[in-house]
Amino acid sequence: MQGKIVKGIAGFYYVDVVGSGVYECKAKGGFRRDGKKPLVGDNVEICVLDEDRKVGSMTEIFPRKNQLIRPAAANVDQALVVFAAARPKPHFNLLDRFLVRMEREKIPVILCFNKEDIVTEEDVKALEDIYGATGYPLIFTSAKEETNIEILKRALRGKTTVLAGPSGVGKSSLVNRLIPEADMETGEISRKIERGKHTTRHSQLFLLGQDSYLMDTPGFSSLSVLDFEKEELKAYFPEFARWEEACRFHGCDHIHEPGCKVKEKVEEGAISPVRYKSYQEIYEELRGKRRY
Ligand SMILES: Nc1nc2c(ncn2[C@@H]2O[C@H](COP(=O)(O)OP(=O)(O)OP(=O)(O)O)[C@@H](O)[C@H]2O)c(=O)[nH]1
Ligand SMILES: [Zn+2]
Repeated sequence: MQGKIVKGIAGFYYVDVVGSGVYECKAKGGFRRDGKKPLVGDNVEICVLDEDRKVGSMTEIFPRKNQLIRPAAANVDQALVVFAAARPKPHFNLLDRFLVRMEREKIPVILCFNKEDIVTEEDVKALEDIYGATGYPLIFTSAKEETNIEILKRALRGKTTVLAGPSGVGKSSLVNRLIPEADMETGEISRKIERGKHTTRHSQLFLLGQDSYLMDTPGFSSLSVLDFEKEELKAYFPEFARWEEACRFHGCDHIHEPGCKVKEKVEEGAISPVRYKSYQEIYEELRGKRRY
């Protein structure tokens, strides 16, 4: 049977087989020999050893579409980056750091601002002004009042999505809204895999519906140090990359160079000063990290 690894702990892998449930599996020795370590998100072949106890053995890992290093996961289609529109107020530097990491891993982003119920239309407009030019799909939700949950569900359908966002923005509340009540099996698996304080050390996939998974991971929820050459940074701000050709100097870093089109666009308001500020801050941080 074919399934997907939804969780791995201490040599055991939990493999979800659509229509049959979750099997606890060990990998057969053969894997280790070719150095292929099973990852959450892997599509695998299993043979069932005990149907009643839901125990199996993993015999093959199918080729991966992609592979994330931190957190370790395979076959991730997209990222859902969740921040609160307010309470806590969005920390733009942190948010932009998440976006940079996703760009770097080449993972398409959906940007979600939750707690839409406690902000004004002007607040929503202000966030749209900052992130509209990035091109990321923007969804404003309220887990509390169930606003735009259907739109979010549609955006996740048929995909494996990694969930990212700081504490307190409503990730758990959204996940609860996304799990279909009617689908007992789905609800059961999701409950078994319980999201919460003690589960934060391992990446795991929640089944949202047929072929739709949400990956909850500790690795994407905290402020992390970015470690790459500062010249790379500009490529990870999509709305900057668009103007790059128009800068006077080839390879312009959009910092102090004269004739910089990106800075001009910031002044005109086509690029948000909030985004540009994050860029400057991250750039400075990367500059400080000299490697010898
Ligand atoms: N007003 C409002 N409050 C919300 C909404 N969603 C969540 N909350 C509240 O925000 C607080 C945090 O929600 P959680 O769902 O626990 O947030 P989280 O992102 O999972 O937080 P961690 O588990 O710490 O990562 C709770 O008190 C929720 O009731 C919303 O859409 N509107
Ligand atoms: Zn420039």
